[in-house]
Amino acid sequence: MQRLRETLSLQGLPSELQQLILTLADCGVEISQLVRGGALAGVLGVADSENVQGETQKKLDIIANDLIKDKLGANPLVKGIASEEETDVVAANTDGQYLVCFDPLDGSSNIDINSLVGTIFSVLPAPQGEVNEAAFMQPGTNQPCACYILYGPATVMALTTGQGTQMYSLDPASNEFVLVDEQVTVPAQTGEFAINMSNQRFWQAPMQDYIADLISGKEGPRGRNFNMRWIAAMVGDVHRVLSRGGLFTYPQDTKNPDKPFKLRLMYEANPMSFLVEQAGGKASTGYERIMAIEPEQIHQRVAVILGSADEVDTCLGYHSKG
Ligand SMILES: O=P(O)(O)OC[C@H]1O[C@](O)(COP(=O)(O)O)[C@@H](O)[C@@H]1O
Ligand SMILES: [Mg+2]
Ligand SMILES: [Mg+2]
Repeated sequence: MQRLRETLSLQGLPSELQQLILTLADCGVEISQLVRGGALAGVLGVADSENVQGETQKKLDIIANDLIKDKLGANPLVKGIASEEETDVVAANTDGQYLVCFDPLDGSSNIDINSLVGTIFSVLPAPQGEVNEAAFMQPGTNQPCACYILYGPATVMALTTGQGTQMYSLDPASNEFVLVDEQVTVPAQTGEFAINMSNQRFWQAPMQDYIADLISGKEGPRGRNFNMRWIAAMVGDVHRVLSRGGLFTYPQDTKNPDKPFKLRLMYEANPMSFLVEQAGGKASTGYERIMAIEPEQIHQRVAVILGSADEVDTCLGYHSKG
């Protein structure tokens, strides 16, 4: 049985990064306990507030955000943070070496139905000088580390430090993460896709055509049947992709003209892309590698197509036509 701290030390990571990852894991352990408590822990339901993106906040969005903010703020290695639930970036410790972007609770609409939710972290190196939005404007390729913690029947953590993707499971007896898969591998081919089908009429032509061909199955141009899954929490859908392959997408749509994309680059798309790529998969907007995007805003949104490499390539083929 190899515990998280042992694996990190075997990977030969800088001790500062090891320390930071243990703090991220610790946040996951505490949020996991709150999620398990459910109604008894008083964490269900909506709060009387909206975040900067105009989304109604759930009580657990705020509780998880405050918990992570406090824990990261208490770690001298953290120079600044950016969160889905914070309007602006927040300065932490002047001498810190890292910036941390996070989605404290991904899949908030699942919390009240006792379904999958998780926390997503992206770590960036802290540049010299002030902590402002500009300091965070680094492409995903700069991430020394990304992880998510999924609060499911078991609490699990997927982690990459650029040496493949590892999966850990939380041991409820010791409250420590234990290594369960030292090299997660996403199969190149798949028969499974994940998309919110209710947005179909709002998609662009390439995605319309791609999905139409998938659902026409054996009789269509793909010559085989595909199955669909949708957890409505990116963290759950990406976990399925890491577990058994698949294609997950949240494409551009015209449902709300002010919001053509749903998922956020800095704390959803980038960390998940890093985890998927390190497991042998691919992650693109349809037109470029997600991790190569030069960000312009902390809350910017992007189209996401990720998962099994061959299937992502097939989908990209529809985008490069004409
Ligand atoms: O409401 P939809 O279209 O199913 O959207 C689900 C998507 O929204 C998200 O829940 C957005 O994340 P938050 O819950 O952190 O706002 C993704 O995890 C998920 O893929
Ligand atoms: Mg989210
Ligand atoms: Mg969230």
